Amino acid sequence: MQYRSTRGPLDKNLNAPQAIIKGLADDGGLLVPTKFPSSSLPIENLPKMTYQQIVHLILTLFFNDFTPDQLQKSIEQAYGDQWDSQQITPISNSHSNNYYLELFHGPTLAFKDVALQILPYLMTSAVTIEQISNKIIILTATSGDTGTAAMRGFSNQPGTQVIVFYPHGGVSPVQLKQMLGQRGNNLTAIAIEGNFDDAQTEVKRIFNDTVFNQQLQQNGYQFSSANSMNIGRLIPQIAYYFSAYGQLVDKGKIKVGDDLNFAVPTGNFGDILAGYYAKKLGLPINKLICASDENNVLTDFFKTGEYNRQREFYLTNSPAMDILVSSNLERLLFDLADNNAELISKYMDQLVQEGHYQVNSIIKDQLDRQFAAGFATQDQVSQEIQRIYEADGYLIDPHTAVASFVTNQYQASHNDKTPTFIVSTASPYKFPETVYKAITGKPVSSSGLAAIQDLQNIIQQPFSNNVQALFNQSIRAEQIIQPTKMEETISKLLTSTY
Ligand SMILES: N[C@@H](CCOP(=O)(O)O)C(=O)O
Repeated sequence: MQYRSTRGPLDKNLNAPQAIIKGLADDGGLLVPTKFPSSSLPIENLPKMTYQQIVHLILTLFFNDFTPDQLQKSIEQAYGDQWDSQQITPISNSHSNNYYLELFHGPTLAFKDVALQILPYLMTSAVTIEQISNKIIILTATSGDTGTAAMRGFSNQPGTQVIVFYPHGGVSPVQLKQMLGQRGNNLTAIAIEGNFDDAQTEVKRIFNDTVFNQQLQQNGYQFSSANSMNIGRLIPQIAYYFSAYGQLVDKGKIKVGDDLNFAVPTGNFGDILAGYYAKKLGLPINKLICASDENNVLTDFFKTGEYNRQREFYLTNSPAMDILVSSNLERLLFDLADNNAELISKYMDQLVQEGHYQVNSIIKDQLDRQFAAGFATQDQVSQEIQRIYEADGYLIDPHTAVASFVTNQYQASHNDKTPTFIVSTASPYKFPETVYKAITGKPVSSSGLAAIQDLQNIIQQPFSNNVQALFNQSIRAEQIIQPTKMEETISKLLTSTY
């Protein structure tokens, strides 16, 4: 399988290992398959398949430059007993015609683990295949979840070093504790005085700073990414859409071939794009419902076809979704524009120069057919957590609540009776302050671990192993810098390890 940039010519193709190591194309575009696999996956077999078998099928389609043995070993190491559920991404019981796809049973309690438990193994194999002797610097921007999951996945992984930038004051106390508490001799997390977009924009700029990259090369380093801009992050996420479908057939709730909707809490657009790729591989999906918080740039985009980032940035109770520049939308538009890199390049230039772009009517028609979109305010998020807890005794986190709220709104206004999965992207224990207040009506007097304990006292359910493990971490001091100092800080960090 060959990969190309969403913004550049076809003659600069990379194979899968090269694409995974590279992370971001030289022209600033995202790497995508030159030709999307034409084969559909055998959905009738899904109910009998393990999660590991489903991932294997998908990786074999997209990453066929790896040996079957390399893929198999990566899968075995990534999806083992570090998960709190043998099914890896189990589904919850029926809530009316809606189901919850629980993606938070991995070591850092968010959906990012699904890909970031396997990416380090794929990266190591890629480095072997490409005979690279440089140390790989995993440069990562995070609004809370990716950073922790990247640090956990790459912890002590030979030949790699992880540097994470997160917004100071823009992540939850538990997310912060997780980042500052990850153990490993190759991990650094640094706060910036800015928001996630500032961190991601600067990371992308540093990626393509030719002079800086040459200096790094001379000293035996090169960059890669753990964000969803890396195709190695995105492809493994396709698996849980297929797994969810198989589990629902297995429970007798749908028949093979029936349509499903998936409602996805969306920030950087990687998760929902994996759903779109699953649909392209033959999974019967009716609508992908793009759910946003008060940073509702995507809701407006799906309504009008204009992407306009010129708006206020809000820090909300769903911090991982506090994003105004959704990187992976570029991959969707590239696909809907029939791989027209020139057009995508024009849109992305307009976004940088003018702060907005308007897609053409062909793209807009396809968006209307395949997607729905909506957003929830912070108050609506709290009400939704309370509503679900009271109705079903089921605890959801604020990001999942965004998707749950938007799903109800969509179903009421469109009379769509298609069974729907609400994609549950994080454990409620990552956001105990918000969840406690939502279900009790009172603010919790504690924060972080103490708030987790207070929440458990209310719901009286035992902690899973991965939640329990949070109590065993000691944390490092927080380091805070200006976004303009990111490159210099990387340089200093690496110089100290030359
Ligand atoms: N929601 C993310 C932001 C980065 O998104 P990614 O999917 O590109 O890694 C986070 O929690 O860090």
